[in-house]
Amino acid sequence: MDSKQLFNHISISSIKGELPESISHITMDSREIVPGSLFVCIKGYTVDGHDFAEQAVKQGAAVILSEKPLNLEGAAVVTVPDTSRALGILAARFYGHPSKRLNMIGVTGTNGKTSVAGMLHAMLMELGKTSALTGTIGFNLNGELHPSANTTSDALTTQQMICRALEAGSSHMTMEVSSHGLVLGRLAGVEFDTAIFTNLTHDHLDFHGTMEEYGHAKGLLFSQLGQDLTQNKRAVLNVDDEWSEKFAAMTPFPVYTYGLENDAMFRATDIRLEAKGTSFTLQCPSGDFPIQMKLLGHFNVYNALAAIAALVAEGHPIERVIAALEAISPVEGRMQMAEIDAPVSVFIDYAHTPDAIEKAIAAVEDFKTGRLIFLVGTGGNRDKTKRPIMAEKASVADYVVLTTDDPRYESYDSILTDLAAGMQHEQYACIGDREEAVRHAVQQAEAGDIIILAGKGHEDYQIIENTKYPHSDKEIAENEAQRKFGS
Ligand SMILES: CC(=O)N[C@H]1[C@@H](OP(=O)(O)OP(=O)(O)OC[C@H]2O[C@@H](n3ccc(=O)[nH]c3=O)[C@H](O)[C@@H]2O)O[C@H](CO)[C@@H](O)[C@@H]1O[C@H](C)C(=O)N[C@@H](C)C(=O)N[C@H](CCC(=O)O)C(=O)O
Ligand SMILES: Nc1ncnc2c1ncn2[C@@H]1O[C@H](COP(=O)(O)OP(=O)(O)OP(=O)(O)O)[C@@H](O)[C@H]1O
Ligand SMILES: N[C@H](CCC[C@H](N)C(=O)O)C(=O)O
Ligand SMILES: [Mg+2]
Repeated sequence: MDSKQLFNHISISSIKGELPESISHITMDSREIVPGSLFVCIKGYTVDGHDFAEQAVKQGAAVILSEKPLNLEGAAVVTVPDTSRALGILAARFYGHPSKRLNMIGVTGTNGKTSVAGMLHAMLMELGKTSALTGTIGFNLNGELHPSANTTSDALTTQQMICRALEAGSSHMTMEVSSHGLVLGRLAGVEFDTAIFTNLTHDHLDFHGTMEEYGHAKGLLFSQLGQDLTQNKRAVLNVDDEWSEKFAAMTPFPVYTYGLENDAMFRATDIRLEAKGTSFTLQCPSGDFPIQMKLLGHFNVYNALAAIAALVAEGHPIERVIAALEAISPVEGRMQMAEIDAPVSVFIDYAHTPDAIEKAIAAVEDFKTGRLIFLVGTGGNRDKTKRPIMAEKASVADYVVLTTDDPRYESYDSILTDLAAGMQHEQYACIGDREEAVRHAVQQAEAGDIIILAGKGHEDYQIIENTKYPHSDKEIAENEAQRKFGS
């Protein structure tokens, strides 16, 4: 691409050296340089990309994008205040602004992003659309899943994924938008048509510091809708969460509200929670509609309302949207009943925040007849303040197994001590090794009991130090149940 055209849309502090005629490739990784590349230096948490600039030039980089002046021979150095954000804008231009050419839906919030995004993706397919999906589970393009390191990928990968979705003929792309992604500029250059908010509760305070900062980070998605009212965009907000009022004020576009407790455009009443699904009455501007869906739990009623509101707001007929919701299956690893040949019910879930734990436990309360055994852990080297609160919420279960969920470089003891401090009763065990912990949870169960294995969801690994070891809560539970209950 013509390099002058590429650079004339970002705010540049200085240019040292001659810009080449054209740029053949953009990368933020010195190991991926090809001759003619633009190398973007990103100051990371592990290393500083600026330290690889010299090596990048040796490998053929034609331009270096930097946050500080660099003395380099053989390549032009363009200095900008924030390379991560500039990368998003440049990549969007390089790939021809793909997000403007398909229908982009962004979902943010503490809990429910993967669920709402996954539901929307599946519902769009039911509605005859071609949808791509990106988030915690990976990048799903035409049913093929490409793993990703982050819920919201870096700015370059993000633009590349949108471009691939466009080239594959997708009409829609649903994207999970994390607060890290928003703050670190990973979404720069993405033009969203619909921005959805699920909720804001305690998580990630190691990164954001306070709930106030965390909330402001989420708000960036709504301000990112822009101010151009000739465009057809919208926000979808949960009125039962007080942050929605602030987010509504951050955008001039129409706001579609949903919720249970407050006045909302999309409401649910007569909710019945069962082991195999949930029914409720939808009250919305087009009338009242009975709904029977396969997803479990009160929290999924919220997620369903968000998905319905977004699709109706986009112009899909309500009857077809409801039929689509009723047809879809639970999102992988989100309150998903494991098909286990044993007289106990095992649910695989991804709850790893205090609020999600409360909601996951509430999801089974209406059909619980025996005991509830709840297993939960936390990650190492992340928000420690949430640990005792998670255990406090887990205490509602009859028996709790406290364990680890990606301990990284932290000791089992340190994680378990923080968790145990929040327990409200004595019916619990602390077992750092997650495999042993899952086996213990199953051993405790008697016929008729419910077991919720929280935190791993779709994941098939456990991170210890910086290595991912294969791990499947479901497989371990299946084998242990076979040992305990098998004939
Ligand atoms: C703390 C954090 O966000 N880290 C992200 C960051 O890694 P990092 O800062 O360690 O990167 P780095 O290794 O220091 O590299 C810095 C730069 O040097 C470059 N480099 C590096 C080595 C080399 O030889 N040459 C070179 O050019 C790298 O390509 C990079 O551009 O950049 C990586 C690439 O984009 C991310 O994968 C990584 O996310 C890690 C895995 C992570 O765990 N992030 C979490 C905190 C996160 O972002 N979570 C959110 C929310 C999750 C949720 O709630 O669902 C998410 O969106 O995932
Ligand atoms: N709307 C909701 N409100 C509260 N809890 C929810 C909601 N939706 C899902 N949960 C709970 O949170 C867990 C994680 O859900 P999900 O993966 O959809 O959230 P997420 O926002 O994508 O999380 P992450 O930040 O890890 O990507 C679920 O397994 C469930 O226990
Ligand atoms: N997707 C989330 C969940 C990770 C939960 C747990 N495994 C942890 O490490 O804290 C994240 O990246 O923050
Ligand atoms: Mg997610």
